[in-house]
Amino acid sequence: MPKRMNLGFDVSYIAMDGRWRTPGSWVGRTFPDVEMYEEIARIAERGCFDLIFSGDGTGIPSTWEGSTDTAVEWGITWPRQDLNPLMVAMSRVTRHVGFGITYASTFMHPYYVARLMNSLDHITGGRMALNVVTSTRLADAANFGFDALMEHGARYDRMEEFIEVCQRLWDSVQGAMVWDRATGQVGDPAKVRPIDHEGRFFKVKGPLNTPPSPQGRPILVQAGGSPRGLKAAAQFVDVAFGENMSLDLQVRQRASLDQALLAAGRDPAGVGILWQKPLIVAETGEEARRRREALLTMIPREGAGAYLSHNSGYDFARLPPRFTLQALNEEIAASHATPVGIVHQLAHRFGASTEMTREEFLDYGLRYATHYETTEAGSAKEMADHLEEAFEATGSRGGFMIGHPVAMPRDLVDLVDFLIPELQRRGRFRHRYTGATLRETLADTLD
Ligand SMILES: Cc1cc2nc3c(=O)[nH]c(=O)nc-3n(C[C@H](O)[C@H](O)[C@H](O)COP(=O)(O)O)c2cc1C
Repeated sequence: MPKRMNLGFDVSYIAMDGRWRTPGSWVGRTFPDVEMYEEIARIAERGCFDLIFSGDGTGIPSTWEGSTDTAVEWGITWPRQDLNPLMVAMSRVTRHVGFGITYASTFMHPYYVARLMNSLDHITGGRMALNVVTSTRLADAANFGFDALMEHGARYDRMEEFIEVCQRLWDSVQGAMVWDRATGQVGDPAKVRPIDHEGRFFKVKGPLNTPPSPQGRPILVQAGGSPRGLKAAAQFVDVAFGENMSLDLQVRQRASLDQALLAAGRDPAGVGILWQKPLIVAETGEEARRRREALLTMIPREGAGAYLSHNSGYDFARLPPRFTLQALNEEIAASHATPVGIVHQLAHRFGASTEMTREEFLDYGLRYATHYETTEAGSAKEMADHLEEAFEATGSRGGFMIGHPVAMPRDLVDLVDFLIPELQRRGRFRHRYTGATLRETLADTLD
């Protein structure tokens, strides 16, 4: 019997980077109309998706030319808002699909996030996941009192401490509730204990002042893919979020995570990766590939520059006329920013010593920022073949976070109408939900 995949649907970019007006998108409704999200939730649940997921960022991209103007003019990674109220709204019109929300441990306080996740887990009946990110975005950092990005290693030190505090807070109230009407006893004092945490970044007394939530702890997700990022992930993730990259790199990443898990004393068999997967499916392969072309017309080139600069913390408007990818990587790293996928991908494709012009880089940048280059498009059969190959090559654990659609709700409807039935026919995806919580849904991968 083949192993089944987990599938998430990533709503991070549905209203941004030009997608909001592409044919197939809502007309007369704009972000953040709550009814759009309710419709998404109903469609995703009809397709038995494991979860609806959103990344997040808390600043308007301002790294490109040191200004927010380009981002505001073209809607580059803007506007956004905290997705947690929208996840509550989506949970009220569904019963099974889970929800993944993103907070940056670099900026947030663990007591607040632990308490919020507990509340969300209650409201959704145990359907929450927390995606914890370090963030590479100067615009976000600037809103939380930082003049520069915290050094890469320190961001992960803070993340590990942040999650340790959250876990201890969630555990600080396990089994606490009594609710005995006859005696009036509400809680068991022996089960509610301070955590007395004093670390490098946080000092938290605890305990949490909430009842324990249905899942006890939310599902924990982490996306950073550097060796330091994987080391942090290996400490705590239930499922990793993998960057979309070529299959050989994914296989390498899977092996690196397995090694990190073993070093942390954990069994790699129990930890899946959900690979970020921009994917368009339509009734025919030709139709899907035709729709993919729309990606190239969504934003102008400077919009792509704003997108890339924001995500790396490096101003690509300052690129010299000619440079090697290796030198660019070094310069980005020297400024405490993070080499984004595009630089890795170009180095992998052309070789790190390859020389490029600024114009060549930005041309490629448009294809990268719009996800044109990495979006798979095809018939249900072609896309199911593609997913099965990647799933098996990376150890048949986890699955995919399908996202970056061209237009919503059209792309999600097509996934549910064409791709999901094909995966179900192959025994690769569930026909119905069996579990109550997200943890149970994610574990439902065998017949
Ligand atoms: C698939 C993926 C998704 C990410 N999503 C977010 C996000 O939603 N918000 C954010 O601030 N950072 C996000 N990040 C950035 C990571 O948290 C991290 O800062 C970045 O990958 C650099 O760390 P690394 O060098 O370990 O990869 C994401 C990264 C990856 C690979």
